[in-house]
Amino acid sequence: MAVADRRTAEAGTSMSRLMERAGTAVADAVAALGHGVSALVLAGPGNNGGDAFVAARVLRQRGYRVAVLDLAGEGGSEEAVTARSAYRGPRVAADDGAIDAAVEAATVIVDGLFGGGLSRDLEGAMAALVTRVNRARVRSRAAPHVVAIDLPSGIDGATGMVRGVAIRADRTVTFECRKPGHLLVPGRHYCGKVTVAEIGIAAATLKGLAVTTFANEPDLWRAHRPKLARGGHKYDRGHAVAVSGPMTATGAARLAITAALRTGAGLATLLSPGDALLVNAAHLTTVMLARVDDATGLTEALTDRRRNAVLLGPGMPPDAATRAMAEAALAAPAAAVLDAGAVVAFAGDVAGLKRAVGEGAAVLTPHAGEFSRLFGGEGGDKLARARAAAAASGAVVVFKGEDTVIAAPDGRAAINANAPPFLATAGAGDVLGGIITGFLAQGVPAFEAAAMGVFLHGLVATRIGPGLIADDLIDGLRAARAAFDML
Ligand SMILES: NC(=O)C1=CN([C@@H]2O[C@H](COP(=O)(O)OP(=O)(O)OC[C@H]3O[C@@H](n4cnc5c(N)ncnc54)[C@H](O)[C@@H]3O)[C@@H](O)[C@H]2O)[C@@H](O)CC1
Ligand SMILES: Nc1ncnc2c1ncn2[C@@H]1O[C@H](COP(=O)(O)OP(=O)(O)O)[C@@H](O)[C@H]1O
Ligand SMILES: [K+]
Repeated sequence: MAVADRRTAEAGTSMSRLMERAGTAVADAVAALGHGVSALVLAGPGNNGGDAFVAARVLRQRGYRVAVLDLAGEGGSEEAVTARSAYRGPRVAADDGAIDAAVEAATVIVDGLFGGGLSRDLEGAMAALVTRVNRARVRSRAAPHVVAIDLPSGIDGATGMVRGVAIRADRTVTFECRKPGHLLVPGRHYCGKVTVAEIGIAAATLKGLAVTTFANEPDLWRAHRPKLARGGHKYDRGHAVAVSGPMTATGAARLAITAALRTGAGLATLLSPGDALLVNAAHLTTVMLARVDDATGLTEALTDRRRNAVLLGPGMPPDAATRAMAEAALAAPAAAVLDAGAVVAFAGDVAGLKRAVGEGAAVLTPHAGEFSRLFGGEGGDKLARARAAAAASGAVVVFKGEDTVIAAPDGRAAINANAPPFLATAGAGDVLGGIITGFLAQGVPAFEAAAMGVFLHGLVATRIGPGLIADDLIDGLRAARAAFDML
């Protein structure tokens, strides 16, 4: 954003004008709330504090009773200093008693302590203030509404992580576009409702920035959605295959392959080990069945070039035989999706996985546990971890969870935010693997197939509602797929 600001300034819109618009947008948002007229504005040392002073001035002009707690200290940018001196209303003394009284009296608290410039953990008086505001927000009677400027103070805009302690906002007003910290958890949970205000940074300026981080929304992949040609043949829509687990673990791959078919693949085949053929046969109707027992069998099955997308891992043990089959899938011309056991089978050997992926289209779909087992590490910056994993493996990595990150080896990454909490249910991940395989079968490139698959998965779940089980996702896909085509 700093680069965008600079380019905008070079193009004639000054930083002070951007600050004026940003602060006014915050005042507009506060006024639209109708949550009383007594505002306590917290102003920090940087431009976030500058925005806060503009908001304070504008709110006062609009008849609000405003008090500013000025924690700017010495210094700050020229624009922030100007905004500060243009505000001539009441200030709150920076002592505990005065702050408590001001928090008590406020119907709205505007948080302009820190935004995109947060560079270390909140400590001391600053951390104590944040804790005070958070406590006031949950008091039962006349709790103030908290509006954060750009980001709730204490949330790291690049990672969504809490730096020590962070403001819990009811609403966050950010500028031009959402940042990763609005989408990644826990940051997302601290923002409340996020609104994006345009403050005059031209779209052309933003476009010229070679942005590589995106919200996972239709704009990112709309143009890649499969289109049905009139008079088309089922083979035009691809032939998805999935590999079944052994006799006692067949359900996962059946869920997945059925999801691939519902996602629009023209044909679907389940490749099953001999011991599980009967149990699979008893459950399948539209999906075809063929016997494959090992890597050699899979290589042979994938010599049929019409089988253009293959999923393996659900229900499979993370052992050497699974790894050999995964290598066979990656070596074949088909696009490959590795999930569950097929991901973990490469634990400790990411370099070997990268060699196996080569130049092929491959997608890995680990949840946090599988991710750690393959790539190492635990917790921390999810976006950076997913990006590093994609670069290290040469595959598109779908790092699952509430804030699934889809990362490509070329550096692009998308953060998904439409998955409801009740999607965390047994088999949901298998269905996701199948959906992505279905899009790959229809010729969608790997990154877009993964991103649109994750979005469709969240969309289906949201439409079904609480109580869903993975089987419902399969049924729900039919109607949701139609809605997805209209996005
Ligand atoms: N295009 C945009 O997005 C625009 C952004 N503006 C505002 O500018 C903000 C970014 O401004 P800045 O870069 O000045 O950054 P901030 O205002 O977020 O804060 C930076 C200042 O805080 C200090 N600081 C950082 N972490 C600290 C900590 N833990 N404890 C104590 N001090 C700490 C830094 O040393 C620096 O002085 C945005 O969040 C937004 O509110 C607007 O003014 C205009 C346009
Ligand atoms: N808290 C959550 N909110 C929303 N979606 C979630 C949450 N936790 C997990 N998910 C999603 O649910 C699915 C679970 O997949 P996975 O962990 O592989 O389970 P399984 O192996 O049982 O299918 C993934 O798509 C994941 O992104
Ligand atoms: K803030």
